[in-house]
Amino acid sequence: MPEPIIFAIPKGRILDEALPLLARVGIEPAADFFDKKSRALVFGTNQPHISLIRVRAFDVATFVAHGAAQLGIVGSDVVDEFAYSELYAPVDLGIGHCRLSLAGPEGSAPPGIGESHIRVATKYPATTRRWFEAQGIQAECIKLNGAMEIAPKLGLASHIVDLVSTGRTLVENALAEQVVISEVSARLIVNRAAFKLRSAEVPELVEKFRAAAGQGDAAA
Ligand SMILES: Nc1ncnc2c1ncn2[C@@H]1O[C@H](COP(=O)(O)OP(=O)(O)OP(=O)(O)O)[C@@H](O)[C@H]1O
Ligand SMILES: O=P(O)(O)OC[C@H]1O[C@H](OP(=O)(O)OP(=O)(O)O)[C@H](O)[C@@H]1O
Repeated sequence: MPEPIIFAIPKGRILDEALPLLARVGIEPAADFFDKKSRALVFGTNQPHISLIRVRAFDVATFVAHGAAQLGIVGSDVVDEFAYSELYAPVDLGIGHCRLSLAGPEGSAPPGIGESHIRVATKYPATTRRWFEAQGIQAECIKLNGAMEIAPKLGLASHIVDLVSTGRTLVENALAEQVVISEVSARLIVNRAAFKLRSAEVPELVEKFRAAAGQGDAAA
């Protein structure tokens, strides 16, 4: 028996939308996956050769990039932030839609040309630095793991780069969206080496996800 395929899924917001997609591909997690009291992190599925791990969104990319998991589901925000060369993101799953945006205090102008330096609070320092560099502005990024929206008010940074969906979090913290940096959706990610080494299983799974996401003709 070969080692099981390890499939990494995020435990945050994407999970609810990912489960129906997994079901369309024919993967049903074992009952303990849904047991809120369970502290288990690896779960069997109805497919004897597929196990699930449920980890934090950023860690999905890390597990797959290092080959500890062969496949995973993660937002394009995370794929772009890491830019791991070992990651292949062949399918836009059409779930987890939001956008990564620059925001600043309500009524303020976005940072402009001629401005040489800006301090930005974000969970996405690499993406933020890259984007500001393209605008000719050097961004000093302060890495936060959540609640970015309070940083401008407390003087930690003048702007934030964060995910926006309804826009409610920005409004309730007296901030305004100034520039959309990227549109975000969840992607199927695959370890490049596993795609070749597990050629009997991984490419077929990719095609099933493509079909389940409405992007191909392969039967689910
Ligand atoms: N407001 C939102 N609307 C839609 N999708 C979102 C929103 N916020 C985040 N996402 C998507 O869901 C992914 C995971 O978000 P979430 O913060 O819930 O995950 P998590 O695993 O709890 O992360 P962590 O605990 O490490 O902060 C994001 O990377 C993004 O792709
Ligand atoms: O535009 P909205 O619909 O208000 O959504 C945006 C919020 O959602 C995400 O945070 P999340 O709730 O995942 O919490 P976090 O700050 O812990 O990441 C994001 O970081 C924003 O704070």
